[in-house]
Amino acid sequence: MQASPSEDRVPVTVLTGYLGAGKTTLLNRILTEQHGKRIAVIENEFGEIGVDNELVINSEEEIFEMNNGCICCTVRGDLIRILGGLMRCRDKFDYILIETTGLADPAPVAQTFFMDDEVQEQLRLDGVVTIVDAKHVLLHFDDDQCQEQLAFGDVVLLNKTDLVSPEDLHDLEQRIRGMNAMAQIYHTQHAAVDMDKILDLGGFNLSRALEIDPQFLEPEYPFEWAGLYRLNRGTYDLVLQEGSDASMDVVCTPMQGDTIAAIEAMQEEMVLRFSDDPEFCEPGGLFKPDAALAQLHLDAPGEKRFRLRVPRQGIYALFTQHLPEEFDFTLQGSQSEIEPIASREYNAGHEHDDTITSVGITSPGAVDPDLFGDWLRNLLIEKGVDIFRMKGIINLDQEDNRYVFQGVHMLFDGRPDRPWGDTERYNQLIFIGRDLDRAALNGGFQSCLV
Ligand SMILES: Nc1nc2c(ncn2[C@@H]2O[C@H](COP(=O)(O)OP(=O)(O)OP(=O)(O)O)[C@@H](O)[C@H]2O)c(=O)[nH]1
Repeated sequence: MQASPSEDRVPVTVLTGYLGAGKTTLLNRILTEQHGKRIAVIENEFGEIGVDNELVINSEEEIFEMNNGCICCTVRGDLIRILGGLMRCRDKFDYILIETTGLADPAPVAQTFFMDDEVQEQLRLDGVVTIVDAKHVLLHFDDDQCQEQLAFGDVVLLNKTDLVSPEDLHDLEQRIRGMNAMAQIYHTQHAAVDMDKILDLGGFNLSRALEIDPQFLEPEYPFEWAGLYRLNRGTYDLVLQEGSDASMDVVCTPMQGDTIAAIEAMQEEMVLRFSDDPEFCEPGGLFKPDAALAQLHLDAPGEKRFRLRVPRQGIYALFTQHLPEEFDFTLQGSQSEIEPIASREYNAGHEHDDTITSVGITSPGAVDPDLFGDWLRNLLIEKGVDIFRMKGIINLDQEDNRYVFQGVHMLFDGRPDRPWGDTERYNQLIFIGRDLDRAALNGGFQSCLV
């Protein structure tokens, strides 16, 4: 009997949950359990430096990091690229696990498995597992990301049950049931759960996803507008007024057709381009219609002009991160303004909470344990409400082993980790929270060095 294509496809589990809920703890469990699967892991971190990779136990599995900012915006381009690379060595694994950042909305990750034809042919979304910090979840319950994470879970793990009373746990479970009646809910401590409850579930529930979000199959794009222009050989000016952002990503590319259908035929390719590293372009600078990502810098006051040099007559498309009206932007030829011959807008996606940021510190030197302890204690007393998450690897003075610490709001946990051995010693810390003071955190840490 011939296997159907669906049986051939590699299953993928998406692991989601708010900052500090226990995703890495669960991941470490999955990687050490004897389940007979070879698992490739894709990790996305919110923050400037990747600490998670260091906190995942040494394992045979391959870990791919996506450190490219917020998973929800760049995810599809980045994820498609990483999945494509993985599928070229698919004999090395038989399961894929994607750990999202604690601040990610899992919908765009899940969408990837329904939007991209190549991905869909080779991979199938087995399920979304949402892990919940039973002690702290109510602090973030109204955040969009937290709600989406709970609503999209095929399985919800109510973790950290040791930190809450049975009554509170019961109430929490009722609230989550109200948001997601279909999910399997399990209570866990340190994410201890049987693997068959979270892996190989047999399929992500697409119809439920469409109930939660009727636009589930209309993905967000990293650009909000695309316009087609008929241009002669020559140089044009893209003119922008002051607007809402200090920069704007754009791609200008030659096109085959002059209709909206031609734009739409190009849009998935553009999702990939928008996840490339951009070329920076200052006002007065030149950007080319070569289908590469350019980042126009807009922080100077007043009107800004960028030069577009067109090598030959033809139809060109401009894909822009923001809508033209946000910057009153126009394309100007030597004589007059050029109107687009066709254009369309894209789903603007979600709003970011810009007050939530991360501060990463990487530093050489040995740390005095007493000074470090006092500093962290005071920091948590003063700023614990705003520091959602901190974690790090510390080189304690006179110690042979790495010291690893973790904090979720006021709760703190630190312990010796594996020996440094011959490896170079360093300190790496990451703080994620609201209105963080980078200089104060940096200065505070430096004062702990011996
Ligand atoms: N008391 C208690 N602590 C737990 C439990 N599960 C995890 N933790 C601790 O909670 C902290 C955060 O756990 P992680 O697994 O790193 O959480 P995460 O979701 O990966 O965190 P981010 O990657 O920052 O979003 C660590 O200090 C864990 O040891 C639990 O059931 N009970």
